[in-house]
Amino acid sequence: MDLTPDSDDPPPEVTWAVRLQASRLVVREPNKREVPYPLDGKAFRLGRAEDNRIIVKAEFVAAHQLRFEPTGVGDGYRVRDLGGPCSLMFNGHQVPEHELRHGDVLRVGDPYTGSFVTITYQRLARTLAPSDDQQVPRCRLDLPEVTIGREGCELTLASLLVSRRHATVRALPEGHEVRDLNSANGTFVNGERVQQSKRLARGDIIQVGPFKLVYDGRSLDSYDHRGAIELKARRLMRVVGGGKVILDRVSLAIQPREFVAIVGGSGAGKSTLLGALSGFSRASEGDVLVNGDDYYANFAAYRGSIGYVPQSDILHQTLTVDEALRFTAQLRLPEDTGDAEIAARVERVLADVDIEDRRTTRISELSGGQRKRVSIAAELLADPSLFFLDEPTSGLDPGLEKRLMYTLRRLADGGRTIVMVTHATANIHQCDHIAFMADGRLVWFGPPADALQHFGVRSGDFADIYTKVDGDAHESHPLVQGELRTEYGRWREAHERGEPSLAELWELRYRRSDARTRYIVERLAGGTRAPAVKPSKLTTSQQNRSATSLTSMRVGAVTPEDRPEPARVSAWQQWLILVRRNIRLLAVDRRNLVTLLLQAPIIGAILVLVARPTALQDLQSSHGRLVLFLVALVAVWCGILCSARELTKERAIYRRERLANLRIGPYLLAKFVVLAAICLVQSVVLLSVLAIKVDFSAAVTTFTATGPVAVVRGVAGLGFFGALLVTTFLSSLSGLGMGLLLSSTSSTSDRAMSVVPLVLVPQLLLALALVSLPAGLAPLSYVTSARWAMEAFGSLTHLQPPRDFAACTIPGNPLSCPIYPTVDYDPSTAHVVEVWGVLLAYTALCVAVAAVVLARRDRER
Ligand SMILES: Nc1ncnc2c1ncn2[C@@H]1O[C@H](COP(=O)(O)OP(=O)(O)OP(=O)(O)O)[C@@H](O)[C@H]1O
Repeated sequence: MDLTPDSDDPPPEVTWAVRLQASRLVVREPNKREVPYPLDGKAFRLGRAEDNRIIVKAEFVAAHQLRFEPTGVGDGYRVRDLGGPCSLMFNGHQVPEHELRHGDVLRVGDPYTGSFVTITYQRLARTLAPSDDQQVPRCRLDLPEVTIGREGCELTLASLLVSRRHATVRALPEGHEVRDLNSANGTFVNGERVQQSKRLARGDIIQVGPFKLVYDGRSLDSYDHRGAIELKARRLMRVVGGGKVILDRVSLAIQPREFVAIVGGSGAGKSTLLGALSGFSRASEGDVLVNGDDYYANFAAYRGSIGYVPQSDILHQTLTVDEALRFTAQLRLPEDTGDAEIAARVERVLADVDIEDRRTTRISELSGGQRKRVSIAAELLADPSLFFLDEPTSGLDPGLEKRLMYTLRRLADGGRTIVMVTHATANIHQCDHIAFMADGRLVWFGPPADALQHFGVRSGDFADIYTKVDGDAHESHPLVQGELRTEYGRWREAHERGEPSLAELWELRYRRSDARTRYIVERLAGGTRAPAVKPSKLTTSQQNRSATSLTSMRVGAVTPEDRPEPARVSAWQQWLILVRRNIRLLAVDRRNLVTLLLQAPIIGAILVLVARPTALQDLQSSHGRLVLFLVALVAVWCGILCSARELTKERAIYRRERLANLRIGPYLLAKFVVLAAICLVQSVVLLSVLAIKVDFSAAVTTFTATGPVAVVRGVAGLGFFGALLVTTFLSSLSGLGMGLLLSSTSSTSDRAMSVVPLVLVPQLLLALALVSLPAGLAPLSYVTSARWAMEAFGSLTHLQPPRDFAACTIPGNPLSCPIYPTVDYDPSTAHVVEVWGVLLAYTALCVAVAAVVLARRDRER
């Protein structure tokens, strides 16, 4: 029998404990519990001095910090900042005064120390009917066709995520259909992406960026969920290999603008819970609802609204802050965003994370905390409503940690729902709630200060909770003798054998607590005002217009920071941006570039030492074949070596960008093109160095059965040297393809490099240039690109094909020795071009397989 109450439904006795007063302020000081103050319609002050109505002890607050005054309209209030070392903050911004609305959260804090007092205004009479005074904008579908888009459309949705012309709704003889206009972020109907068009049924929900448009047969009601993302999780489970449960029926509910920390010991399941909530590593059972929608099923529709900062850095270390953010902005913002707009957006996010002064610093030269803030800034470029962070404070000193927590608090206040995993609990009071995990179980979800009380920790030190939830319980355990006695007794009644873990008992205790009822059960049971939380606003003229027939309508206020949109750029544009970024990365990583560029001259110089001047003139000897085979090998090696680490070294960046709609094709091709340019330079240098000693003359005398014949070698239009260069370059490209494939399959750069010899040695031994193979095994040579390179070289140069002198039928007669099986040095141009085609196909196949491997890796998450 399982003792755990399974249902998250509210118990029947739960009621709303409100309506005692018309309105109140709830004040929370650092490390203290919330204190409610009823409001009576009179003016009063808040500050440190004894003559304030609300006295706060925090020393950074001025003696008289805030004045609250009735507005004279109903029971409304206004707050004014009276000045002092700290200022009044609302929505993450400093304000001199503010008219209060239900749910407003004000902070008085010190940005430098990251400490603040939180004041929440609650107009209790309104809590049961929060949307009464909010009008949902309605767009009547009277026109034959209503275009939806960001600018100049009949229905204008002012958002970062909406394309200029995003979709149309067309009238049909009966009903309507919605058609996607090749929008950057897609149009979704009931969570499914509209491929071309889709006929609408009453009640269908069209999702365009952060807007939901509810179709009722004649009109569209528009809801905007920016700044109002509510996240609910019901009974999330994650079971891994061997049936191990690493996430055990976790339910929780996070409201808009809340800042929630997932804490717990190492291996407690924090990252697993974050993965399940963010959808990047999904739960095996249970639901996640975002604003009432099944999040997993609608992941594509919400993807653009999510920010995700993983543990590893997600920007290239060799770029400056400004460069890295600009490239990220170009990738995530739409194609038509101008340079000035991008610069303004970068400026804004740098200000948001308070790091403007490091704009021109290389990321590798920043401190850990600054790097984290730049990663956060990169995510803010797309203005996410839902923000997930995995240990953003790890490795930071206490001061930086505090400031980063303050930054996140401000960002949440500014209209984001933030969930983060952290080990750092010193500043945990800046969060609205903590989700305490132990052994894959949720042992607490609620305000941090209440957690201390729940776990009976009087020291005020969160670390004491960690020790209390860790380990196994048994009858003589002090906790079982004390505060967990009841839970242990219940567990014993239900289980005949074994002992529970302490986490299991704490979970039982939490499940019986008022906190769970208040912060999970009631919240989960409270319906989301479907289909979205916050109806968007219309100006009066627009409301008038929308009330009659629609000619044009605008939803959502356009602010300067709204203008750029984190939309998916086209594949072509993405490729161009990535090419530019790769070039920049190469250019700034001088040491790597010099190493790459020196490879060819150094190896060429060594080849010069061993090559004879007549190597390519004496067609009967094997020396020419050896020299050309070495050139082919070196070309393939250079290709592999310059690309084998390319994908692994930026795996974390790739993963993050992939989640934000990076396409695999442009990504791989951008790598390919830039590295191909390096290969071309290497090929030219290699042959040029060789040409210092080796005679590359096209004219040569060859001996046939009828006697000596003078021939001019080469391919029309390219000549002899040009054709040799093409062969060298194509050989190098085949190595580049192999390197990318290798890199795509390896998880780390070291692993990729350790596999390189396994690829190179077969090139040496199986290419049918130095040693023969039995006829049955000869087809093995087809998988080595060096074989095809050698075949092209041999054909171009009119070389004698290699013979197996150990198998001659007439001893001493070389012509009686068999040519290596399958080798064909047919000197015709057609044959040479055919072999070049094979080399190109070889390269294309490697890149295509690399793309498939990357796509499969996506599914591993
Ligand atoms: N794919 C998996 N297969 C098997 N076990 C896994 C898998 N992923 C996680 N685990 C295990 O699940 C447990 C929880 O892992 P998780 O990464 O969520 O812990 P965490 O609380 O984030 O730990 P830390 O603070 O050390 O990062 C760990 O014991 C981990 O070894």
